[in-house]
Amino acid sequence: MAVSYSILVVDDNRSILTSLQFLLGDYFAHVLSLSSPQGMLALLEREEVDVVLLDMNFSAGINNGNEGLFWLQELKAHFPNLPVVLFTAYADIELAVEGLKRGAADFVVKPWDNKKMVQVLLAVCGQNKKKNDPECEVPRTMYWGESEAMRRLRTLVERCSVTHANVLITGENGTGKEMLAREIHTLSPRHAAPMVSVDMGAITDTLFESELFGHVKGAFTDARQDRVGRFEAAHGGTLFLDEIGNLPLYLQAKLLTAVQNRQIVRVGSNQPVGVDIRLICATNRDLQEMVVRNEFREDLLYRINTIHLHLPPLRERKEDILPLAYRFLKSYSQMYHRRFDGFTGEAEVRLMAHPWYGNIRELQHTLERAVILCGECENGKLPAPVLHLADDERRSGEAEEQVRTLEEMEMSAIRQALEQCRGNYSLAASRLGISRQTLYNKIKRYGL
Ligand SMILES: Nc1ncnc2c1ncn2[C@@H]1O[C@H](COP(=O)(O)OP(=O)(O)OP(=O)(O)O)[C@@H](O)[C@H]1O
Repeated sequence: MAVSYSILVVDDNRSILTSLQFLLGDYFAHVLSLSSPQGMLALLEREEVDVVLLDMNFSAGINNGNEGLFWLQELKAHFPNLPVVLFTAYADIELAVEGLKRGAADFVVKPWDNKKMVQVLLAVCGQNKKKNDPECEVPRTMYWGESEAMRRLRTLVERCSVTHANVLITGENGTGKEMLAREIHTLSPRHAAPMVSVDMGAITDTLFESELFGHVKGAFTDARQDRVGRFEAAHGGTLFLDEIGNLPLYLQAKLLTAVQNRQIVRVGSNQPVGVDIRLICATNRDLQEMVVRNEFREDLLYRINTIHLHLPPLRERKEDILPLAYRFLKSYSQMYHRRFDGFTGEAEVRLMAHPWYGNIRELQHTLERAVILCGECENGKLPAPVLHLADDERRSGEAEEQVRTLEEMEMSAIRQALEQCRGNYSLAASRLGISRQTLYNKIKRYGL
């Protein structure tokens, strides 16, 4: 099924142009091609094009990519909003980085993988459209769903949002903890002030105090001027501390003092500053169990969990899978100019049967990938095979013995471990031979 995007391919190899005409014709409404960049600017003045796939080498014998960089610069000077994907046979990371620095949207290396190339080109078009058209976004509004657990949660949220009580949100990765925190902030009397988010798992121990409490000029070598910390930045609004369970024990004491006294002291100063914040914390870990193991301070836990909200995993609210899948299908179809209005019966069955250990995030990524990669389909219904659920990948990997990239193998190993350990991160990490934090970072990076 072709989308309504247009692409211009510029490459001096005519057989490459011919094969790309065939391949891209299934995905783009118009595929224009040029065997030399000379006429490129004039053609772009005449034709509406959404992305250019630009070879890096044109003159026979010269293959240092300089011509590609020259033409990239020309394109950016004349059409600054037109995304350019570089196409090179010389897999040179330095050249790729140089091209990206000069404004290329992405890079495809020859010999190319058909699926990956299509994915890159359509994603670049979609992102560009999103950037230039604020209406075109995956909805950021929370879908509450029909399950009993979510109904109860909603009632609790409506009651506690209007207060200033501290809230602790628990739930597996990808269940929507950050989205729920934003919902609470929006419903609260503080909604006109900012909600400031801090990923406690990503803050280094040395930067903890300066990030959270700020610093004054000269407090340490790099402190060239006064800097406001996240507590002060959230004054009047909400401070959202994500991954609170990852905060080392010795820093928990500093956080507790600030939360208890509702005041902070900037690094290098001795002047306390009062802060008016509503605190929302989130974690996928069992803090009560961490208290028992002396890994989390009990007094801090009781400070932050005045109200405790738990988001159930998607596999425990199966009635929400299809409505969520339809929402994502609709928004990604709009974003990538596809005409899907539903799923085939088999696809629905597969969506319902999958365990979704990566929860709503996994569902969302699965549908984005499927919408991008699906070619022809019956009556606008997305078919089951393009869903690429974890078990399919393993089966097709075994059957076809394809060569895969290290990243793909890593992703598939992580999925497999999570499946076998039924979503237990600690167990999966120990089976994979990596720390829980490393596993967590990889899950986030790959959107699993
Ligand atoms: N109820 C929902 N309705 C619609 N989209 C949702 C919902 N919950 C989550 N999402 C989407 O799923 C993705 C993951 O959500 P979010 O980042 O809030 O999860 P999380 O639990 O905070 O994840 P993590 O533990 O990995 O930080 C986001 O893209 C979000 O927009």
